[in-house]
Amino acid sequence: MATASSFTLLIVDDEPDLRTLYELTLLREGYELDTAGSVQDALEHLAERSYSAVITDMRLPDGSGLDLLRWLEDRSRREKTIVITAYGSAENAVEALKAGAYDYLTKPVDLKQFRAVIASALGRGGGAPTPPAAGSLPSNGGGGSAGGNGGGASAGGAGAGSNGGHPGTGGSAAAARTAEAAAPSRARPVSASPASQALERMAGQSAAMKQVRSLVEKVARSMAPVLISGESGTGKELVARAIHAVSVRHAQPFVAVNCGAIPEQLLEAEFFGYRKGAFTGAADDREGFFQAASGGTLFLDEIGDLPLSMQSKLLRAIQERSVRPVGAVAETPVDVRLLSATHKDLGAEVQAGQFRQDLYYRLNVIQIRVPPLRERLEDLVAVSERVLERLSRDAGVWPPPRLTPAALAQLARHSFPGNVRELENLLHRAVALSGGDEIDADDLGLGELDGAGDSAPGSLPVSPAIEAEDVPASFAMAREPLPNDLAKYLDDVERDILVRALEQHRFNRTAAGASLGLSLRQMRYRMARLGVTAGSDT
Ligand SMILES: Nc1ncnc2c1ncn2[C@@H]1O[C@H](COP(=O)(O)OP(=O)(O)OP(=O)(O)O)[C@@H](O)[C@H]1O
Repeated sequence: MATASSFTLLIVDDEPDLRTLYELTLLREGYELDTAGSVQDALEHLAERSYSAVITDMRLPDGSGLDLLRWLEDRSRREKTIVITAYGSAENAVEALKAGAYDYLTKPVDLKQFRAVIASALGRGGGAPTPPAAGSLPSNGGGGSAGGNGGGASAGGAGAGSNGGHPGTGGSAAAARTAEAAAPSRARPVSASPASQALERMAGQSAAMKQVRSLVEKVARSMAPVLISGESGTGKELVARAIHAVSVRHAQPFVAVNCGAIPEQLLEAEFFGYRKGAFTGAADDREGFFQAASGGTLFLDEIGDLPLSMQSKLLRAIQERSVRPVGAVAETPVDVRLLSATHKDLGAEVQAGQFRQDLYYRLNVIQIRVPPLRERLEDLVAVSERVLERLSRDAGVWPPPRLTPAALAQLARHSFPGNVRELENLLHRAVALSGGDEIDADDLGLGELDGAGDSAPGSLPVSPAIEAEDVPASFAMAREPLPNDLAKYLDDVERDILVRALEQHRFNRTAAGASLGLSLRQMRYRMARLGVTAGSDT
């Protein structure tokens, strides 16, 4: 196991007093270090040897910390870089992150935070030191590929957003954290690291997908917030999970939150936690998403659905790197990497006054756009195969069925408004209907769907699979005895209606909700409450 002395750091600051302060702080932690007072001085050290991390002031007498960053980037060096910026210079911090810095600190530097950020950069965050990942090898180690294949632990997962429960009713973020279902494929080698497995999960060899994967590897090396944009069902969460799995934080929790599924009045308590007695029903202290993701990654899905009141609280948490649980007097520091996703045009939301510009600026340091499936139809075969493998594995059946050429041609003609999630649902149904080694065009049930046109909400037939399953018998009989549990009965009715509407609209939640007179937000909340999933992933 790597100890602090296995890591060598380079400190770059022109103020001798600050240099000494940083030096003493880090020597006490057990690190080995060199110091430099200028860009030139630092470059001489860097030319001579490699370091685990470089901690540099932004403003130096003969240049800037960015010069060092660019020098390291140009040479594909693996040093993690932490830049120290003047207080209030958010632009500098963002510029540093874009240039490849792992993280930044603002002056005056809080020494506790200073130690924590360095530990995090070296993959030693979250208390117990962990063996260094390839991107943060001790300085004398061999040259691992950047952001490459980290150690063996697999990322934790969380269904926090799909929970949406009241804080007092046990919807705890911590309790919602679950081990990721990492069932190894029986056909494929199981020796691949969690990082490469996570990258492989994003099937497709189109130029667009290759670029997404290469961006994932690149951004995984830093703490820079990433905004993942793309239509519903394109694979945004898959991208977020891959960034986490490739990062030095991979052994710490990954907490996914669906911002659109949480009622507005519960947002603060869900995000920041609360103290016992903070409100009626708060029987115990409870941690929020930020605390649950401590040391790891917090993925804010559908960030565009966050109401303005919560946006300002989130911005404050990001700026201060600390949160105040509801009912608490003091703030608690948090070490969380933020990833967010949206299917909306957030820039337009900013223009329309629906999204805070300053928060947009903070979250959108790096953007990854996941293209819709119709823009990368060359990926159709690979994605379908990957999905069929997963479905077969889940069902304990091997080998997975193959798509006939006619079925593939049928799929290629479809526009997939619901993207990969829609493809998954189609294939799920087709596997059930075909029951054999092959899926033919007829099994896809696309003929009548495409014949009806993609944009004809309400005109699509209900699939036989849904008609046959899950419909409470009570609905069919008008003279059914009165229910003895009205709430449950009504929930069953509502669940059935939601499922049917979703099915009719090919799992497009917006269209299904609209057909029932519900907004997307209401639809999501109801789906979360009743445990209705819009696909096989949630
Ligand atoms: N390239 C891909 N290869 C294989 N499976 C994929 C790919 N992209 C997405 N999927 C699968 O499609 C489903 C939808 O993906 P995901 O949940 O990541 O989409 P999303 O964009 O986050 O959706 P939403 O906007 O509705 O939250 C998941 O089951 C995911 O595993």
